[in-house]
Formats: sequence, C-alpha cells, structure tokens
Amino acid sequence: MASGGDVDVSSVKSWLESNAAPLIPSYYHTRTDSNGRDDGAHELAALVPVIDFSLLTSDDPQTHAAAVRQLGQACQDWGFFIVTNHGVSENLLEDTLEKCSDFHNLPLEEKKKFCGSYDPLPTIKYATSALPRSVGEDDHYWIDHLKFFNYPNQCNTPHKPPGFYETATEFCKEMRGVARTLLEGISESLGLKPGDIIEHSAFDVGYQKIQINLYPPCPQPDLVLGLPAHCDNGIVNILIQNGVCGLQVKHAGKWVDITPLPNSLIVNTGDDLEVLSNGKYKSIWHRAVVNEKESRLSVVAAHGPQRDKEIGPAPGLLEKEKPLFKGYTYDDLVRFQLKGVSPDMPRPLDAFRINN
Ligand SMILES: O=C(O)CCC(=O)C(=O)O
Ligand SMILES: [Fe+2]
Repeated sequence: MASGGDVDVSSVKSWLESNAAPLIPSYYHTRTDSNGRDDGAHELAALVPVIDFSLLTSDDPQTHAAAVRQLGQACQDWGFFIVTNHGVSENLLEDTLEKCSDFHNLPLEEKKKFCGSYDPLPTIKYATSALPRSVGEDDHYWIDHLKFFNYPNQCNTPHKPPGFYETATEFCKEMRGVARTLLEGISESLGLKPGDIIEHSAFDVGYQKIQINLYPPCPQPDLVLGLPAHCDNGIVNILIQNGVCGLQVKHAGKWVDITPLPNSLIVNTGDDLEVLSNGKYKSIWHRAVVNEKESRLSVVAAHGPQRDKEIGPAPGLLEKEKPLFKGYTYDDLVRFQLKGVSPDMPRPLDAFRINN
C-alpha cells in the first residue's frame, strides 16, 4: 500500500503541481543504495573518456587512426563517452532542449493524446514511470517521458508545441549524422571497413527513436530513481541534457556520475553493438537519479538497425571468431524485454547468447 495513499499519477510533473507537500507513494521507493556514494566513484567520474570528433573526421590519416583507436578503447572500457567538437550547432542543441521542455509544459490533456492504448511496440508514447517490468511489476520511477520513432518514417514527430516539429526534425538529422560517423570509426576500430557495420545493420534505413525524459525535482530524492538500472537497445545512442546531472553508469562495480563538458554529447553503445561487435563492446548498465531542487531534462536519440532486419555479429569478425550471439530483430529483443528480467538472465540480450 502506498504511503501517500492510492494516487493515480499519470504525470509526475502534474501530480507535483497539484500537491503542495507530497508524501511520495511507497511504490516509488526503488532506490536501495541511498546511503552515500560508492567509494572511488568520484575519481572514476574524472576518467570518463572524451572523444574529439574533429580528430575522427580529420583528413590526416595518422590523426584519424589515433582517434579511431581512442574510440575503440572508449567502447571497450566504458561503453559511454563524451563527444566534443561534434560540429552540431550549439543553438540547435539549445533549441531542442527548449522545445522539449515546452513539450512537457503542455497541458496534461495535450500530452495524454500520446498515451494511446497498450501497445508493446508503440511508434509514439507519452508516459510516466518506466517499464515497470524491468525491475518489479509495482515499481514506479520519477520520470515523465515522450518516446517516438522518428526514422525511417517522420510522421510520428509531434507538431505541438509550436516549432517542435521543425527543431526535432533538424536535431534528428544531425544526430543521425554524428551516429553514422561514430559507427564508421567504431567499425574501423574492430578491424573492419568503415561501412561494414552500417551495411550489415542496414543502419541507413534503421530506426531512430527519440526519448524526451523529464525528471521533476523530487522531495525525497534518496528514495527514488528516475530510471532504474538498464541497458539500452540500439547501436549508438546520443544524449543531451539541460545542464542538470543525474545519469550514472556502472563502471568497475560502481555507479559513476556522467558530467558532460559544455556543448558536448554523451554517447553510449547499446545492445545491438554488443552483438554486432561479437561481444567486444558491451552494452552498459546505467540509470538516472534525481535531485530535490531542479528539473532535469534529457533528450536521447537512439539509433538502431532496420527494425525487421535480423542482425548478428558482423560477418567480417566471424572469419576469425565463433559467433557469441544468434540473430534477432529489434522486435524479438523488445519482446524479451517486455517479458521481464530474472536473476539468471538480467539482460534481455542474454536470451540471444550462444553458449559455445
Ligand atoms: O536521462 C538520462 O540520463 C538517462 C536516459 C536513459 O538512459 C534512456 O532514456 O534510456
Ligand atoms: Fe538508457
């Protein structure tokens, strides 16, 4: 039974606005490690890799090769890295955050138009909390979010608030470009040709999914999570945020804060890259914590293979190695995700692992 009474929270933001001093329902009490930080996590946070995108796109072969090596190392050691000098206009990133914030400021009735009926693979969805089945049926998370698939079909992008569609469309195009170039570098770092992973995953007709996460200030931040520990679908995912931190990644057994540099992008490699790289570049556990004072906004552009294409380890890698994963499509993976996780299979991805 919820300590705040049984409440129907269809948006954390709206619920907070209508409750002056809310007592947070106990089904939000999902954070079990609130007694301070992991020892040494602070030191590790300073070591999160930084990739200078301009070196990766350099015409000088040696500069490019060194950047490719650094990128491969970042994928192997962390699965998360910060990208600077990416060439995307700072104004566009700011406008995107502003329009996404405007979206969450729309009246609840407007946002609820995107709630839809229950569909395990919706093309657009506004919701609060996250997939409860990923941890426990009754657990809730301190988040309101809008998710939509923007590519290959752009018809899902909302037209409200004013200017959202135009800005989101531009943002999506730029993020696809950055993701594609990173993927070429990642492919090279695996000893493959730059276009190999792009070709094998049909990346150019692959999906792009946008997730706009709002984490309102929380009166009891030590008790709740914005998003529970999870690994992302996708190949290369890119995140921007409004300057308020909250993303943590599991590294060396500790929850490490990710603090972006000004005008940088946060990139992580998802489940599909773990498979495409035949297990070399892991999909990393991460989560979002919340704070008492400020709303946090993050916008994620996730990039994956063509949705109905079966992918597996890149064929070029299998000339010398045994496959560690069998083939699957995006929909296969999500179906496993929706079934829920268990201690012996914490990641849906592990359902596709081959025990050689
Ligand atoms: O907001 C964040 O920092 C994390 C978002 C995230 O992990 C996701 O949307 O999958
Ligand atoms: Fe994530």
